[in-house]
Amino acid sequence: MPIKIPDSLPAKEVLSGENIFVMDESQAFHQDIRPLRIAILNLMPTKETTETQLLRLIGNSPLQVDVTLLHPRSHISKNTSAEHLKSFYKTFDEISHRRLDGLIVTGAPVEQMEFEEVSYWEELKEIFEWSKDNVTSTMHICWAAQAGLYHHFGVRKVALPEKCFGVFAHTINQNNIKLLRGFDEVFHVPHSRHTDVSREDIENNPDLQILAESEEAGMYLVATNDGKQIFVTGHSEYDPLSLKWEYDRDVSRGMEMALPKHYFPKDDPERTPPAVWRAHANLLFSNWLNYYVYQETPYDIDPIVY
Ligand SMILES: CC(=O)SCCNC(=O)CCNC(=O)[C@H](O)C(C)(C)COP(=O)(O)OP(=O)(O)OC[C@H]1O[C@@H](n2cnc3c(N)ncnc32)[C@H](O)[C@@H]1OP(=O)(O)O
Ligand SMILES: N[C@@H](CCO)C(=O)O
Repeated sequence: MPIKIPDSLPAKEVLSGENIFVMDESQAFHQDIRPLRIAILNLMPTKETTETQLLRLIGNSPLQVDVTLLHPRSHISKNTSAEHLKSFYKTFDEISHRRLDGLIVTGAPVEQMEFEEVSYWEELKEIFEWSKDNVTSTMHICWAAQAGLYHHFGVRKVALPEKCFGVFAHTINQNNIKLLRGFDEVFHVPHSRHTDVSREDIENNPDLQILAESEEAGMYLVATNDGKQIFVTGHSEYDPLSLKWEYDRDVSRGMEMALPKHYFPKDDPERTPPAVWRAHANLLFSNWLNYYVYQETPYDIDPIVY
């Protein structure tokens, strides 16, 4: 949350120069507060796990958040029960008449398919188009980041020679970016993917900025200049044992799997990995909610119906 101080206090200039959010009295006087309307489009097969992970991060904020869970109506889920979806989820057509303050689109284990082979691709394209005019800011995670960059900007997806799998050190590329406020100079994030996005396509697009990256894992945070679209290539929301679960799953299927990098103590899969990305994950989500959603969204969000 911003600190509210008198307009003329000298500290205001110092803190503003350090990328600390300072709101002067005149701005604060005009701020109205209402719960934020956030939807999570959950494309993961393991929906209950992902719900919990994302709600944990969204919940760590002083803002009231009204959450709607969405699943694609054009895909019949094998791994999440119809009963769970019926009880807790809606589909896009049920909510598209109302605007959203924020939308989160999750990853999905479909990165090795062409986008057009994904059963809900047409529906997702419709949601992406709708989001441009009806959502204040959209956060795309992992495969959704690849899908969003491809749909909105024609950024190509690129196969990696080996799975990017582990917990990697990252650094920030630019100062004075609101999404990066309070970040350490080096922070850690899990990645788990077989594909990447084309750096060349992103660098050649004047609407996109690479905000943070990793020497080993590549680009991590990409955003449009106006902050309306955020693309996150890693999984800050993952639980401490998510990578272990994926590793054990693949080994038990007889796959030749390299250990997740920088994860198990002394690279011993019998030892418990420590979560070293939790503080970063909380900061990423609270910065997004505060600066890209709450501070930007209009108080009267719904279109006026005549
Ligand atoms: C790159 C990223 O975004 S990483 C995020 C993705 N990571 C994860 O999902 C990790 C957890 N998932 C998993 O471990 C596995 O997907 C499992 C264990 C749940 C299931 O794997 P499998 O048994 O090999 O495959 P299964 O045939 O059940 O299909 C897996 C999922 O792939 C997706 N999928 C497969 N084919 C398609 C398709 N043509 N169109 C859309 N989705 C598809 C679906 O999400 C499907 O699950 P769902 O129907 O419950 O939504
Ligand atoms: N995180 C994913 C990668 C596949 O999309 C998994 O290992 O299940």
